[in-house]
Amino acid sequence: MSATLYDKIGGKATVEKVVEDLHKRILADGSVSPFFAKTDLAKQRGHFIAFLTQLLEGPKEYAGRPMDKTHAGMSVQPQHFEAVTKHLSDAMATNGVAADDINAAIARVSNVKGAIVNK
Ligand code: HEM
Repeated sequence: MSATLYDKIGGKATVEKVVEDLHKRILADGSVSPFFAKTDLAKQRGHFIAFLTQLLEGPKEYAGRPMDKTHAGMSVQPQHFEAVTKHLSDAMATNGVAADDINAAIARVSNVKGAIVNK
């Protein structure tokens, strides 16, 4: 059996660092930070980590809300989605994830775009 993307990038330790880095980047970006004004990102961190873990074929432990319900009423536009995706990509690169693995991860994230944008 071949290694999952989750294993390849370094599993839990890497995903935790990536999500922490991602949240810093989101808060530093005025084009997306206002969306998170009422969000306790420290509380959301576990959900983000679990969701990303599952997307990368790690353990299935995500117990948060479905993506369309989570982002309902936010009117997230494609450019916001692209900005967050770019931050995720940069956070992965900063934490030593190889370019091929980043591309594969972003492709998976792009699969949930329809459930997040324009809700
Ligand atoms: C790039 C792909 C994205 C993924 C994989 C993603 C995933 C998630 C997850 C897993 C949660 C936690 C759900 C829960 O608490 O049950 C969440 C919450 C949230 N997301 Fe996203 N998201 C994405 C893009 C975006 C974008 C582009 C925005 C807005 C610019 C956004 C705004 C939010 C906000 C504001 C919350 C917190 C909601 C709350 O406080 O209740 N997300 N997202």
